[in-house]
Amino acid sequence: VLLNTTIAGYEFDNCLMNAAGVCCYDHEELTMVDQSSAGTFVTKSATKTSREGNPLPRYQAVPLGSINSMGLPNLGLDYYLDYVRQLEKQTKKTYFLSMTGLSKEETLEMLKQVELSDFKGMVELNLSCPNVPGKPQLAYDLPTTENLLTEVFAFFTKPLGVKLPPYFDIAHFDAAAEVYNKFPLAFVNCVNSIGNGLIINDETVVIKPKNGFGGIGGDYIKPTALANVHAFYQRLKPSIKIIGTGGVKTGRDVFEHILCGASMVQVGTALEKEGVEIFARLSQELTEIMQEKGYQTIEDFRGKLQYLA
Ligand SMILES: O=C(O)c1[nH]c(=O)[nH]c(=O)c1Cl
Repeated sequence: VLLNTTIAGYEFDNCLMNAAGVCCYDHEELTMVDQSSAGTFVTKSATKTSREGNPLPRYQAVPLGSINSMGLPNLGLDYYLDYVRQLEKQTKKTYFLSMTGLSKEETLEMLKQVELSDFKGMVELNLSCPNVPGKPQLAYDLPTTENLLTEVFAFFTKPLGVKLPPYFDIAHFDAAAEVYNKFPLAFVNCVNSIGNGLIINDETVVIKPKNGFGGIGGDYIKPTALANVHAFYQRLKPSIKIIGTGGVKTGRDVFEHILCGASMVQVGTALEKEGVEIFARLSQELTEIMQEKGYQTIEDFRGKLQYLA
């Protein structure tokens, strides 16, 4: 049984990796993922310059998942770009660089910098951060998203995918897929946290920013994540691969994301709780499921979700 996968012609020896925002803030965390069983890593979404992010407490784990309103704390694009370029000199692995500008100009400026660099990995353009006060999740505004992607692909030639928020309406799946199908995207990553949830302890919110409103991850969001993975798998041209993110904590969850069409599966909340050894456990559990079912590679069952007649 092999757990390798391919996106935009780039091979990964394992179809598991971290989700942006988790275990990817600095060299230390990125090295932990890089040296784990994960096939690669994605960096914390970078802005042009480093950011403190929102006031603490801004993350809270709970039995069924997590809530966060981090507010894009990161060490700035140069930090992550320099680190990944240095790693690329030592290995042939393909890494993901996540980024999001707080304006169209900032996004284009960062992508121009990446385009001019000798970075050899993939960009995950985050169109779905729910936690910057005053900044809506871009991918819920399809005309603006289409405009941005048009300007991006006017000059950007390296592999680039987008991190999407969950959509909840079939009409939105249709309209969003119509936009994304217009562009040479390497992938879409479904889903980011479900924005602006609220978790209460006794009579009080559990995080400080935004009166306790934050992105929800974990068990709460797996059905939504699987639906988004499958909806875009059904609608997007085959050249745009799907990365599945949301609610993964067992090999069975990984199996389901792949069954829905995912070519790569990211782990967020469960990675935050368990640490990087989760990648070995998930790989083992997925391997056992595949052996049981007689699947040799993930292509034997990717996207093969059965419907009821
Ligand atoms: O608050 C954050 O930093 C954050 N939190 C999320 O749950 N998703 C994101 O894309 C981002 Cl950028």
